[in-house]
Amino acid sequence: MQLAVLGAGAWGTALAIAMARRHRVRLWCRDPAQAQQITHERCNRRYLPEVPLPEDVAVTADFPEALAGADLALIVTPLAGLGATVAALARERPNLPFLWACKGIDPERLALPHRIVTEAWPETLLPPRAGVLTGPSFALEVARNLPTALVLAAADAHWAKHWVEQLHQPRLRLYAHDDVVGAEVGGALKNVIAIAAGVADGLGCGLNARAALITRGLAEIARLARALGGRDETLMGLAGMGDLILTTTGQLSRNRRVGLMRATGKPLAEILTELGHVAEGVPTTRAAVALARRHGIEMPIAEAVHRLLFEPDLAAEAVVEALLARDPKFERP
Ligand SMILES: NC(=O)c1ccc[n+]([C@@H]2O[C@H](COP(=O)([O-])OP(=O)(O)OC[C@H]3O[C@@H](n4cnc5c(N)ncnc54)[C@H](O)[C@@H]3O)[C@@H](O)[C@H]2O)c1
Ligand SMILES: O=P(O)(O)OC[C@H](O)CO
Repeated sequence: MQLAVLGAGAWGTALAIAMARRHRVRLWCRDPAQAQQITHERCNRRYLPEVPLPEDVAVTADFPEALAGADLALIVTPLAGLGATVAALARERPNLPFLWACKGIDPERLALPHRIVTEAWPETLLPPRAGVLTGPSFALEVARNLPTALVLAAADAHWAKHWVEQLHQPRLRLYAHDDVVGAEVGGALKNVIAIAAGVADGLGCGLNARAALITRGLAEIARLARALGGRDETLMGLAGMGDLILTTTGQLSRNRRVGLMRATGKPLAEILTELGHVAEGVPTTRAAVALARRHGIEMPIAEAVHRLLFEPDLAAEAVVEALLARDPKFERP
């Protein structure tokens, strides 16, 4: 089978390396200079310098060439590029099934990825055959073939199961799911809680505080997922709790690093420049807080992260103190 991986950041490159263990892969990179660099050096020096690209992964900056002969496309741009990539895919290969692997919520339209896909898809075409690929997965570990388990969710469970069978590997285990909303909310919101965990760790709040943040963070995520039509049980699985544990505790998380740097008092713009990669938790925090207000849901951790990110003059300690000063209550999911 031939796969087109659209997006050559850390995650697109890692997925191309992993998928090439079972399939032929073409990796599309929107920047021609970067495509040339990867082709010549067989390594994505900017986004995943640690792992060489197998010889049989073809790299191109030509979108139609990436899709020629493909049986499936994996869209692995940041969320901000999803709509444009889907629209281009619809023009080039309107019948090609695809998966998106970006995590986040659009802060302007307050839209989850599946809605961005639907809105970018031309009404004149049949609905796309598509789903989301998500779950606890640091790019570097997947590229190094360390054991990883992911969720492939689509409204049509049979379709999801079919693609799980095609893509599954012993060290890249895929689980089929039919709760797209739950899977997407889990993948988006864990980044917000990871920023909070980074701040708490950066301030030396301790391991008890981190465990509390993870648990109460999961309660906030589940509340939002429920309001948007997702199922609780999904949030207890890989796409929810699994990804939350990884991102709040793993040193490789970019979102957690945003929190660690914020704890030192660095301004957000400087943090993002230093990071050099997308941190989806930043725009998603805006979206989460707006959605919580719209649906009347309590999300105190997300609110605190919002203040930390977008009120630059506030000391991180003051925001944490305000979070801790909330009135006692029943522990509710
Ligand atoms: N890195 C990981 O471990 C990981 C794991 C799972 C999911 N994800 C998700 O995958 C998505 C991509 O993350 P990443 O780690 O690859 O990011 P990255 O910062 O490493 O790279 C981003 C890449 O996307 C390209 N890009 C930016 N805007 C684009 C657009 N409009 N169209 C096409 N390409 C565009 C950039 O040139 C760059 O190559 C994010 O939503 C992220 O949350 C990342
Ligand atoms: O590095 P982060 O924080 O973007 O997280 C990467 C993946 O989403 C972890 O599953």
